[in-house]
Amino acid sequence: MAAATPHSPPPPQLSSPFLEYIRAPGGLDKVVLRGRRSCSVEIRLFGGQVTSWKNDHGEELLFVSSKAIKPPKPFRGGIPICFPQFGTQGNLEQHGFARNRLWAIDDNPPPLPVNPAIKAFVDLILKPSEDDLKMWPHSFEFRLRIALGAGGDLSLTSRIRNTNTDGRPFSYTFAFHTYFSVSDISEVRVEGLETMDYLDNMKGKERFTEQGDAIVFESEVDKVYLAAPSKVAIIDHDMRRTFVVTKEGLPDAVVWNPWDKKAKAMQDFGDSEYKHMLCVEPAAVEKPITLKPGEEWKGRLGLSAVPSSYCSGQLDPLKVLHG
Ligand SMILES: O=P(O)(O)OC[C@H]1O[C@@H](O)[C@H](O)[C@@H](O)[C@@H]1O
Repeated sequence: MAAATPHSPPPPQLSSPFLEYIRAPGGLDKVVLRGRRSCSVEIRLFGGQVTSWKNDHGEELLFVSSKAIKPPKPFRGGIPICFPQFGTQGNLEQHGFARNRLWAIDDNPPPLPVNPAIKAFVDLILKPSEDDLKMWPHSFEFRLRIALGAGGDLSLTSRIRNTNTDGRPFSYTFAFHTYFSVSDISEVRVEGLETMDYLDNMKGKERFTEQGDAIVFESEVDKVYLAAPSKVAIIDHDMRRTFVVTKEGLPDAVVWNPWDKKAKAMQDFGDSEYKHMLCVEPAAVEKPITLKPGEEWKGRLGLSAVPSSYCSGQLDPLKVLHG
């Protein structure tokens, strides 16, 4: 456990062998969840953002740019939270303000059904500041539980409640902007999104239908798959690893890789880093979610990394997608 000063003891929830609270200057305090062997998850309070997820060999599974910038800029990599706006779909800054705010530990969250096998979890909360309310005049409580399962699986459960006292509903779009670390983007394929309709952000959000084959990557991709299945697999041939992404309450799935030209134009991203990342982002984009005062919405992201013995078409996609 990191040393806490006598004036700032760690929140009670954090006194557990599975959790560590690490203080750092400049809004970089973080919580570390520890699982079996070398499994771990790191969460920065700035952005309520997962910035690391390691398997039991201590290998990093999420991509973080070597050029990621410190607060108050959003942090390039891990799992930024896009709320209350996805992308440029509204008047707010790109992807909303939640990824750019200091979240707090939620010491006393309302009950959430827990798997008793999960010992390592933390609850965070974000409420709007006076300035946020000027930009987006809605009062809300955004609770986020981040949990590391016994087998090294990572889950993020978001609960958003409308706490407006003026009787007004509000609507928002949302995404778990997950950056996966991959060996070589040209060797990666995504299964589960074939035949889906998508909006192409590179073509003015025009609607298309994906062809029947698994998705592979040869150039920039920025698509919002609509009503995507609850399970998507990212198969990394070189690493012989498959990420299984599950989602609840989040109808859409964004797939993004900036490729070489955009990579060069991004200040907080290395020129060649596009080769080693892929974003697959469970999201609610096409149809904003509307909450009346007192109503709560729940969305869940589940991630696991399983060894895959893919070699020249041997992998059975049904097994990956349906267990
Ligand atoms: O640079 P940002 O704001 O983190 O956004 C990165 C990308 O995020 C993706 O989710 C969007 O679909 C892209 O259009 C966007 O470029």
